[in-house]
Amino acid sequence: MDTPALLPLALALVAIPIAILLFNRIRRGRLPPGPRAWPVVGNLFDIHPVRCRCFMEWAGKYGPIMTVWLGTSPTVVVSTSELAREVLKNNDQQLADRPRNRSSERFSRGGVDLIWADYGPHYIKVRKLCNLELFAPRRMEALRPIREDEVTAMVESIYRAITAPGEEGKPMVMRKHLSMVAFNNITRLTFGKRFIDAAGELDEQGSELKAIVNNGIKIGASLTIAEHIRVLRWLNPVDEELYNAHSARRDRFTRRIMDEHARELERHGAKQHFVDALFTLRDKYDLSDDTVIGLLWDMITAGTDTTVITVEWAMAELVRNPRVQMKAQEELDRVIGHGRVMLEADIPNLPYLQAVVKESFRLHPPTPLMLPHKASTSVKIAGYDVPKDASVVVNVWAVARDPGVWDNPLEYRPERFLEESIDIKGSDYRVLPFGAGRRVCPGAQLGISLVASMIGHLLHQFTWALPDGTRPEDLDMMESPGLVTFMATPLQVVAMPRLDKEELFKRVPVDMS
Ligand code: HEM
Repeated sequence: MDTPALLPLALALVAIPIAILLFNRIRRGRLPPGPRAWPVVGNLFDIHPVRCRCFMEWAGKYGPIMTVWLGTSPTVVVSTSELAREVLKNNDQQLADRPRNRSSERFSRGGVDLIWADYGPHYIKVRKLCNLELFAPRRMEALRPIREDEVTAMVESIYRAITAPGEEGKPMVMRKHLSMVAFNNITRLTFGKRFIDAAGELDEQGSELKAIVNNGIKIGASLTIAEHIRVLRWLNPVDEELYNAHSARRDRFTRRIMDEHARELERHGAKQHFVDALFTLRDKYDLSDDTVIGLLWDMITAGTDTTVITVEWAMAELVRNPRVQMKAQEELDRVIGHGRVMLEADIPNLPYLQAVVKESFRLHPPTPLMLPHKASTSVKIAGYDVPKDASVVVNVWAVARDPGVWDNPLEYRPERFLEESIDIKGSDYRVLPFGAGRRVCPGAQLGISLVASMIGHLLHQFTWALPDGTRPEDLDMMESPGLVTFMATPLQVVAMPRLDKEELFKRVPVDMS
């Protein structure tokens, strides 16, 4: 080919990408400001792994609404209560879709569950099912004995650990005891089964469940940078076989449990567990098998770590702040005494404990950036354009530490919730651990009850202290990276029994399966 013939081709090669760039820029409108983005990778390599902290720092530089480029896709991050209201109330419906990566797309079978569903007729249907049926107050009350059983089992396992020969006065790792409550509670609520026996051993089905959860985490974590850069995806196809095998294994496990329940149901009628509820309601709500399985697994995913994380952070604050610990214990002693253990029915009579719970959720929301939302259409927020398909994130961690709306925000002071009545379930935009609006966490009340019961039992039955030689300021209060933020260093504490009678440290089992 001669040079004049090549010229139009060369011009086209330069002009087309420029035209696409210009077209995209015009289509996106006036985006919020943000850190300078590199071509293709955007800000991916500038983001500190603990994103809530990084985004709060950037908000100080670029403002309370900013654009962060995760590869080639814009994410709009808001960091004040005023803007949280704009996102979760004033523009709620337009910003209620979910961005799905290739992994969540496959795990949720294109969003036919609840967590990953876009806002639309399917979402409205399953959300109604959750609000009116699964999380209805009467069902939550009927399942209360399970929660109380598991919290007493936690107390027993701690008591055993700290009174074992040679263990008195030694530090113990808090998380494993908390994880056991959360795991047993959620599997009994969801699948109607306790997979761990009294000695703490997992049965065969329980081991399979854990293996499926861990495999899901492993597959999810194996995604590469290509997830964020559209043009790279075809170079880096997902391993469909891996996903198919995982889904088939998950389906097999769930179907087996559903079959067991179906047989029991014929003999004894439906129980309160979600698996029975979904079985009974599937025709009324026209639910596919994929949706039933997706919903059951959504509960396992969303309802386990969130509780563990909150209680671990709360206990860290309580050992750092002995004044608060003692004040909560005085209240527990006054209301309950030393002759019995706490019950959920005591919670309304324990305002300081409730304030401790709220203050812990404020400073340490376990999902500090909530779950990401996605714009189904372009909207304007604070004069900026949020383009269709952009991800939208509320940094609820930063909102709850904003000195503009909180006095001494970094101080752990539950009294602030007694001085003013402040809701934490989504109606007060200063503290949003469960989100707000259409997509607010449907398990919020359940989560609060379980967390309050766990912290209440821990404080009523034990005194907590830092290991000898550890000063409050030595405690590592950094979050681990990820969608949910565990303490980066698992909390180690020393526990001493407070009640005299040994039988008060025994599990009170309830057979509800
Ligand atoms: C203890 C603490 C918990 C916290 C802090 C928490 C927090 C959250 C947050 C921030 C969201 C996202 C809201 C949004 O996208 O705007 C969410 C969603 C969700 N949570 Fe929770 N959660 C907790 C416990 C639970 C429990 C115990 C369950 C179930 C058993 C549960 C089930 C769900 C589900 C299914 C969704 C998805 C809702 C949707 O997309 O419409 N959560 N949660």
